[in-house]
Amino acid sequence: MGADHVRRLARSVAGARVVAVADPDRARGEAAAAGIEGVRVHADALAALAEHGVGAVLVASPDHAHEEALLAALARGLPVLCEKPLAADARAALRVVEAEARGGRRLIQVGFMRRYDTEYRGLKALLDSGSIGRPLMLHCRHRNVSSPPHFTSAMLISSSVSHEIDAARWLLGDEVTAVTVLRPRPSAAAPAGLQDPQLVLFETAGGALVDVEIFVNCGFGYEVTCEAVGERGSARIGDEPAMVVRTAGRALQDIAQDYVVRFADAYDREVREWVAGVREGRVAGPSAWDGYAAAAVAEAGVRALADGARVAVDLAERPALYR
Ligand SMILES: NC(=O)C1=CN([C@@H]2O[C@H](COP(=O)(O)OP(=O)(O)OC[C@H]3O[C@@H](n4cnc5c(N)ncnc54)[C@H](O)[C@@H]3O)[C@@H](O)[C@H]2O)C=CC1
Ligand SMILES: O=C1[C@@H](O)[C@H](O)[C@@H](O)[C@H](O)[C@H]1O
Repeated sequence: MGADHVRRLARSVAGARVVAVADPDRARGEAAAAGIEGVRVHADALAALAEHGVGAVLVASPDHAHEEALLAALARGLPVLCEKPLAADARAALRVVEAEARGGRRLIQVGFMRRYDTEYRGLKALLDSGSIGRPLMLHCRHRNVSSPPHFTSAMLISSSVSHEIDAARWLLGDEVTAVTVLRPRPSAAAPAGLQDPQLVLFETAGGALVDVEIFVNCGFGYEVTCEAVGERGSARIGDEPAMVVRTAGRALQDIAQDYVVRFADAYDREVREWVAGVREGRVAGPSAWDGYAAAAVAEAGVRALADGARVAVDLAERPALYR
């Protein structure tokens, strides 16, 4: 993801210049920076932050490394676009929120890129218009071809479903208050011990229900769909992104194989809008509070997965900065 963003910042976003790249795996850092003039490659993220000319930071390290980079960027007053999840767990995410709130201004945007996807934006506008009535339910599917080797059963929720948590809060304008997780028999295609797929159910403060099928070793494609059911209609996105070819008695359609393809436009728009905002001295988009709220819901989900019970979400008080 980091290499994709470096390429995006260097090649397709106006108003940004990549001056430093950090990766403890030097070969990966060098590969990400290859062909970009004037970039210095570091093994240490904090050394990259201290590099002369750094005016903003994009964090795409593994989840557990986000907190340290975020706190260092906040200490330097640097705006940050941080890949989701904001931090590895809710407590770490809350520490980041508290540090930003102490500084008294928003510097962090979280990389929940679905808010920048044309279809998701269309669905949000439709729901806000009230034309299908009050939303009652969201039915979501989130399928990956395969999971990376380090993926755990908890990460299906904390990493993958974190997108649906944010999308549901944003689309419905409502907080998730409780989570239940059902466990179908694991797919034989999933690595041994991985609970994949899972069926995750959210209840919201306003009384809506959200169900999410998360299946990260489905083998056949990257699929993200969402159907909103309102009092007077329904709307569904994510089904038909590609051309349909009819030939020899068949209808054929490519299925994207990963998020880099499916959400390419959304990542571009996300980074473009972030850079434009930073140049004007403002940070918008999903906030550190949104990142914390998603982490708190995910934490309840991980407990629900372990206990097989419905778990209430424990949300801290929202600091004034995010009201
Ligand atoms: N918005 C989205 O759709 C997606 C977001 N992500 C998020 O992006 C982040 C990175 O994920 P991937 O690229 O899939 O992981 P990855 O494992 O492919 O790459 C992570 C890179 O970070 C490096 N790294 C490790 N510790 C570091 C540190 N302290 N500072 C700087 N670099 C460090 C590693 O050497 C590796 O090159 C994760 O937080 C993940 O959740 C990942 C995929 C899609
Ligand atoms: O954020 C992402 C990954 O980290 C996660 O592992 C995938 O399941 C998601 O589809 C992708 O968007």
